[in-house]
Amino acid sequence: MNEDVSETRQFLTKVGDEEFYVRNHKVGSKYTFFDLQRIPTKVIAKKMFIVSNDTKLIVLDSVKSGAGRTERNDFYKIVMKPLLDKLALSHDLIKTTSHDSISAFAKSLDPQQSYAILVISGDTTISEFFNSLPQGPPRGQICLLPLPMGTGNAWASSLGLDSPVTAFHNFLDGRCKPKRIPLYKAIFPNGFSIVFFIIFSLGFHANLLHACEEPKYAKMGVERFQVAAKDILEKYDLDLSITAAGITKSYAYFAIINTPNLEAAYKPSPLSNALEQELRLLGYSSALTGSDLWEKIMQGYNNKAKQMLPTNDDVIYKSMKKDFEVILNYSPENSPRSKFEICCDGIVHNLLDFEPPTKPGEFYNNIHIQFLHQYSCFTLQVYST
Ligand SMILES: Nc1ncnc2c1ncn2[C@@H]1O[C@H](COP(=O)(O)OP(=O)(O)OP(=O)(O)O)[C@@H](O)[C@H]1O
Repeated sequence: MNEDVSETRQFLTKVGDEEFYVRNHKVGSKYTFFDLQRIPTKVIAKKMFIVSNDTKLIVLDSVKSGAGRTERNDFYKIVMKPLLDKLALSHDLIKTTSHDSISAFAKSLDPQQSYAILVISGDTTISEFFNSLPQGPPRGQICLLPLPMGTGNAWASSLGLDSPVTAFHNFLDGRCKPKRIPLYKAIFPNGFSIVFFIIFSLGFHANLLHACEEPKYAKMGVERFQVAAKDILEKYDLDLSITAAGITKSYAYFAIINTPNLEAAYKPSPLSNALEQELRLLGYSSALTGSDLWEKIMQGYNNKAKQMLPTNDDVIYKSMKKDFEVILNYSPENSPRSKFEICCDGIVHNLLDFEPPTKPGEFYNNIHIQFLHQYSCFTLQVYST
């Protein structure tokens, strides 16, 4: 399958007597180059900023996100640094050097300090950041701006940020306001917990993400999702009896979603709003045939914003606004390990790894989903228009 190739030129901002445009080239969701263009103008622009003097400005570049950084697609060096310097906006640049860099950075933040953090990354980086923040009574504030340079970029696209240029443009033109970030926690039987902000899933979606990590699929291009999906529909046990928020059903696809989009063009939960503390259960019944299930899943590419999904016995689409339990009505004795696979914001886990020490035949089947009204020693916000 060929990936879309596109080249665009976007207005970035006006500073002083110059207008700035960014030309970029993309293959699929990955940027191959940026080029900053300056055009002299007679109208002198004034700038208004939303970063106050007592807020520390940081650019965090997760350099392995998306296609990874090269000389030609280094968004910070090519686009951000010249503008931040011209505006005399002093800032620190943090570039990741290892898989632990994001976590170490989050842990190093001073709870007394307020930060504006411009994050060049995809979703996993932001998930790692949230999950590593220091805990305690809230004091400082963190306001994030996601500059989408990852693969999926579910969060940024759900916030209306279709490119890093759009996000930086909104920021430079003072068009953003800090808004509270809705966060949720999945608490497992052994007490281990994961904070999530996009999706928690079991069944087909979790199986697909897990399968795509296998070497035989990982080495394929974007077609790996199609090939792996076909294998899962044909070979996996997709009959998961789950009780969630009081409803018991047998699901092939079970997802609890906070954002409308999971990719820029894929909107499986059109009624979700990334800025509202509300989860939606999107479930497709195991009674559907493989082709009907696939059609429902692919419908996410055609859904329109704020559209209600048609529901019936085979399609559940339900809003949830308070804590609830997810209970698996099957046990490891009579079910394959794949029925316990869980995806939290694109990262795959297995419920069987989160069991407390058990006696033979004993199984804890309960996951508590908590709405977080306060999390970490920071007030967490996102710059949004
Ligand atoms: N220098 C590095 N060395 C090793 N790992 C890195 C480095 N920099 C970043 N990473 C890791 O790479 C991953 C990048 O994930 P990120 O979500 O930002 O991009 P993505 O996976 O392409 O996008 P998405 O999650 O939106 O599909 C994170 O796990 C991050 O910790």
